[in-house]
Amino acid sequence: MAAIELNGVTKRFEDDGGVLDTLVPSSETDVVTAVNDLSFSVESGEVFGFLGPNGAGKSTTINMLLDFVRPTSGSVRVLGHDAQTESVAVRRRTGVLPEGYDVYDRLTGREHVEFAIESKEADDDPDELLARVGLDPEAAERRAGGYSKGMAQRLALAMALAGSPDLLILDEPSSGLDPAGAREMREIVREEADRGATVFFSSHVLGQVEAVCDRVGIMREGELIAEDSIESLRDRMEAEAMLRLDVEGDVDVDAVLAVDGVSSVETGDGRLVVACTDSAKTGVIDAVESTGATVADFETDSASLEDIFLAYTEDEKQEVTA
Ligand SMILES: Nc1ncnc2c1ncn2[C@@H]1O[C@H](COP(=O)(O)OP(=O)(O)OP(=O)(O)O)[C@@H](O)[C@H]1O
Repeated sequence: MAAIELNGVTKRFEDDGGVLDTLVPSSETDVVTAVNDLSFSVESGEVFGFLGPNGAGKSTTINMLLDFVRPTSGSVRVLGHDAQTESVAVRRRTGVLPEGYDVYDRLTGREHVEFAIESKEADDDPDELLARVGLDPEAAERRAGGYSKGMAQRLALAMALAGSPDLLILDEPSSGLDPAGAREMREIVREEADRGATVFFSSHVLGQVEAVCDRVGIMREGELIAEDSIESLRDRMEAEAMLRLDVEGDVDVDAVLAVDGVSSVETGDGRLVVACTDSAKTGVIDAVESTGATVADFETDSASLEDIFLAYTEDEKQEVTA
């Protein structure tokens, strides 16, 4: 069964510059299409990474899953329920870690978790949840107003885990976490997936996504431009690789960019970094040498999720000069 199902979802915001809608003739309002005819689904038990540059429409999509924002058109179903008409049922079975969660200054960490357990009508042991996210008993008894960013993030994760939700929506979960915290968070995501929960994971930290997600979706300008496992995306890019060359002499960058399979060239200090398909590597070296430069040395890396992300979200061919 699909845990999340979007069908032809569009969301337009009317930007009236802060003036009430009724006072502004419709011709003077700018319409922002945050999400455009979006359709995709996430299967039960999947860990799905939701990626995209700033303003791509990720938060708007997450807000529509939770009925904080209503689509202009299209349908959103979550855990088999209509996200609009059955939002209470959706929220009861969903744990959310919102981006930049604001703690209640006067409540202790423990009180936050107790509140989350009560609102889910669950019977978790608050101390167990706090220990699971690495908040020790002494910290849990302190008011959350004095928590560091990472502690507040751990607390928000404990609250999201209350009631063993069927769906976890994590928006930038590693924000504010130190490397150990980020690793613990990844372990929790895997444990949750192992017990059968679906995890919808939005992040800019591509290493985190690569480490935990079964599949990723990449948003750009309100549309899903890629949706697959990282392995398949890598294959579909014809195994885009980074080729680093040490060169002597002047390189004609345009000649390198013109090679079939080259998507970007970076130059500086006798180094040339070329993003290209595996099969284009020989052509790149030939192009460098055909213009009189010599390749002194070279090395290659296969595509990371970051390379894949950039290839999908940046404009076609580009030249970057350091
Ligand atoms: N309430 C709103 N009113 C007007 N425009 C909005 C509103 N919310 C979002 N937008 C616009 O919709 C577009 C998508 O925004 P959204 O916040 O969904 O992107 P995002 O992918 O979550 O970005 P980020 O990675 O920066 O959080 C942006 O152009 C944004 O300005």
